[in-house]
Amino acid sequence: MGESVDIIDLTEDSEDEIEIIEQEKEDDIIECDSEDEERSIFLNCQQDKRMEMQQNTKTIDYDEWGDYQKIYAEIKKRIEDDPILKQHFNFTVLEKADDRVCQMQGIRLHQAVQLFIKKHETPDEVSVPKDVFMLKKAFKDLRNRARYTPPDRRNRIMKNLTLDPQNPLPLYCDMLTLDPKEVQISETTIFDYIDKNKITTDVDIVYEKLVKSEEILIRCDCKKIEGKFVNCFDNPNCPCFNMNQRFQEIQKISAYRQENEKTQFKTFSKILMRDVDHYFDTIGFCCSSNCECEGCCDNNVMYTIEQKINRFEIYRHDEKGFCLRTRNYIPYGSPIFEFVGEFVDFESVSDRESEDYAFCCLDSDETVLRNFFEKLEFLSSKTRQRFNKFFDKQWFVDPKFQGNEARFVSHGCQPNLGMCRIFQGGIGPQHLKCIMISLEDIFPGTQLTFDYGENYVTDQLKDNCLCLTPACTKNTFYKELTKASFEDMFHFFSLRYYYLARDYKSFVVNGRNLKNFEKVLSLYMSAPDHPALVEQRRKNRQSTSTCQ
Ligand SMILES: C[S@@+](CC[C@H](N)C(=O)[O-])C[C@H]1O[C@@H](n2cnc3c(N)ncnc32)[C@H](O)[C@@H]1O
Repeated sequence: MGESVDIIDLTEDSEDEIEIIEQEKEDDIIECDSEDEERSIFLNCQQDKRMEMQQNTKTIDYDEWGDYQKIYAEIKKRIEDDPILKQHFNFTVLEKADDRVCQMQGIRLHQAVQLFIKKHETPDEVSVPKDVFMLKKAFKDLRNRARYTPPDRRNRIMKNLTLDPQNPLPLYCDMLTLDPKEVQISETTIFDYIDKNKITTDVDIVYEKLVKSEEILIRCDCKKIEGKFVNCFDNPNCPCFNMNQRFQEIQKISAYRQENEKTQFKTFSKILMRDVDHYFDTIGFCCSSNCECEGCCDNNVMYTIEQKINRFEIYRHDEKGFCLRTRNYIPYGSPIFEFVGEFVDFESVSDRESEDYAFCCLDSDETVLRNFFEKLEFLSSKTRQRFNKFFDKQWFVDPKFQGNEARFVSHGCQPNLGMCRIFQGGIGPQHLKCIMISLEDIFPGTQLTFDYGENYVTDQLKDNCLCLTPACTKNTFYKELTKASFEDMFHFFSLRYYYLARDYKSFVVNGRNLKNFEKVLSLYMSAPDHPALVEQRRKNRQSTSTCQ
């Protein structure tokens, strides 16, 4: 029914639009020469950038642990110097992992393992639940892989790719050679750093009209008080908060989580993704610099991203190409960065061959969101109709040529990052932000990974995934893991947290002597005394005695 209304309702204005598109197509043909010219200018610029990067490449002495401590101190100071962050932002490591996070990762791993079993073995062969100690070897190996430890001498291609001293982003190559002249500057590293999506309005006429419409702007007039946080969240008079609430209504309830709570988007509150398949209905709305509160309020989930609290590094050490790792501790549920690029349609993605980089931010079969816009009573019928047409296409954020650090996040079968969508300042395409959230506590040195999608490993990576995460079938211990029960998986993640948190506290926060680091690691391994394990042992003893 919705579709037939769409066809009948084609207004005069839409016909004008079609005419303009036809005219533009003709213009395109005439302007072919200038396009060639543009392309050649672009290629020359790329070449210049590559030369500049090559010339800037230096071999430097590198002190990983010293760097951690320096960065930790800098971030701590930044938080203490900012009255808002100081009051509201919690940077401390928890004594114990949050059970919900371990459960969620346990579910992920268990699902992946079940999939593996389905593909490769008969259930009878693998259904025996085994004690978590069975996994000790696997655990030790996986844990040591969690953090990348670079060599003492590294080739640094760029000291700061962003050119913004508030947001330093170095680029290293730790492959084979230590001769800076021989470092390969791959094409993929030559891009323009931008920290907001680039909106090119001549892509599509409906989209252009939406972008320029005043009806789609949303801002609040909640008054700002210097040095204080404005309470927009839970304020029924704040239009931004109201919009945030409306988006929450379209979230599905998790099939796995008992609490059944929805994901809330409140500044400094943890963003808890509900289950594995959450991307399409986890959308929020937040205040912006255009509001009277200037976005300095508790309804701005972008706040920590805007404050650029976290530090990252781009590095290369294997065939995956360049990857991204965090230089500081990131608590679970934190908004980390926006996935930034050019906002384009599917045709542009295939024209530019950006399939490996572009992320679909609005899908053409998103009925939930389409219906949501259809019901927005403050929009005129023409604007609603435009939204409807806009949703006929698939839209992407393409960071291949212009983007930020998020373009270096690799695929992970057991990712530590998730993605959700936020509208800020309005509900138009230019207001849409794809933000990446930490799915677990991430310790310094850890590579950041995101699940690229169901068929990515088989179709694009041709089963050659190099993520090394627990749920990856390429993992040597994957088969071993198939013998574990869900409880084991859960304990596996709480134990992993326990060790990583202890290392972090000892060596980064307290700055202890690092020479004996490996020794200490093996000591921890041989003396597991985590409460989860004690509990597991107790249960095992109990079940054995009940059987007798
Ligand atoms: C979005 S890019 C990531 C950045 C890229 N590594 C670079 O150097 O620009 C995606 C590409 O990275 C590589 N990649 C990402 N994750 C991978 C994985 N788990 N295993 C193997 N290759 C991976 C693949 O070549 C993929 O096409």
